[in-house]
Amino acid sequence: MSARARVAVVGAGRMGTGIAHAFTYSGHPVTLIDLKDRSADDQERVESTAMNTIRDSLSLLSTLGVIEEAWVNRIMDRVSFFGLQEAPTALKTAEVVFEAVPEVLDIKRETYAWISSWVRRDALIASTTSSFLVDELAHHVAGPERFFNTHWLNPAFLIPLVEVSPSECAGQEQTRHLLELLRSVGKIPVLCKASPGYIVPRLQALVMNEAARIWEEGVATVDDIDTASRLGFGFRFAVLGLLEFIDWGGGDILYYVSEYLRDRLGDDRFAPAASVRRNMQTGRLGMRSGQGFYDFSNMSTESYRMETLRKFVELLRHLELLRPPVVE
Ligand SMILES: NC(=O)c1ccc[n+]([C@@H]2O[C@H](COP(=O)([O-])OP(=O)(O)OC[C@H]3O[C@@H](n4cnc5c(N)ncnc54)[C@H](O)[C@@H]3O)[C@@H](O)[C@H]2O)c1
Ligand SMILES: O=C(O)[C@@H](O)[C@@H](O)[C@H](O)[C@@H](O)CO
Repeated sequence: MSARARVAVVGAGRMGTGIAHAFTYSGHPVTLIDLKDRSADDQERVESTAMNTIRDSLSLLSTLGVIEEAWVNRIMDRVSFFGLQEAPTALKTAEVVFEAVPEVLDIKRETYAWISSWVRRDALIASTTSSFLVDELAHHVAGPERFFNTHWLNPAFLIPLVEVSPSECAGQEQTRHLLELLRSVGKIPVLCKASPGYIVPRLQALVMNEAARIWEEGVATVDDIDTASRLGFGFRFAVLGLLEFIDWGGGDILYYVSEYLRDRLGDDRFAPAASVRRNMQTGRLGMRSGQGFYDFSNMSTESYRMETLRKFVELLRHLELLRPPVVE
């Protein structure tokens, strides 16, 4: 794969334009492909909407002082748009293809058949599906050893995380290339087995539905639930991972709260996870006991604690929520 691999993105909607933005921003030539059979007018409309979306997000970065205004055109110059008729020529030179068509199995299937018939034999192919399992889709791709799911988060040009699920037959070399490519454009890939909801959508589905239930039960208003999500929940999880947070606060607390909630709310969805229960039984309670999901035995927990608090303070400063003390 060349240093600035030629990237094709099939599907020019929300995710497709975001992925195209991420690659052109980092110097890659990008071909944005719309495979829908359209009238010339409709094609023109789709092209102009997609290109304007990328331009607008670049302009926003310029307005915010992240890039110079003069760079917007230079970055845009690396993106070309192709409709169904010209798409085969455009796809033939691609070294990596991201599929970002609607979450409809038949459309995905047709798209892979089309991609497979035009793309280079050694090009990497990645879906962006939010729900289908990579191994179910791999059957529809010629050369499944180069097939992956890359679950980008919305907006794809800004959110650093990409959850990468290699298909069962994905090659090690291909996996390494894909991870390197994502890192080279500033993304932070995590590997994840083909499992429903991967990591983020699975966590989000639980938390978002729970927020909706809290509202349905009249426990709090929409505004208050969202203030709590932003400033109590999300705030700390921008600094600490979820498992890290269990160790930080103490696995015993989570265990007791989970048991209480399960009994009082009468629902097993609150029951402690088997590993949380096991950690409780074996005294692996996290930072205080030296072991939990993490091993704290060979580190200075005091420095770790101070570093975490420093990040909280920085975040509060950024949110303009840091207050001076009363000294008089
Ligand atoms: N929107 C999100 O928040 C999000 C987040 C992560 C992953 N995803 C996944 O990304 C993929 C794309 O989602 P999106 O939100 O960008 O969708 P979208 O509807 O914004 O874009 C889909 C694109 O495919 C085109 N298209 C429509 N019908 C087609 C057809 N029959 N054949 C070929 N192209 C067709 C559309 O014109 C559009 O350009 C989905 O698999 C989705 O699950 C979405
Ligand atoms: O966070 C995202 O952008 C994605 O995970 C999406 O696929 C989506 O928000 C789902 O989590 C919705 O449940």
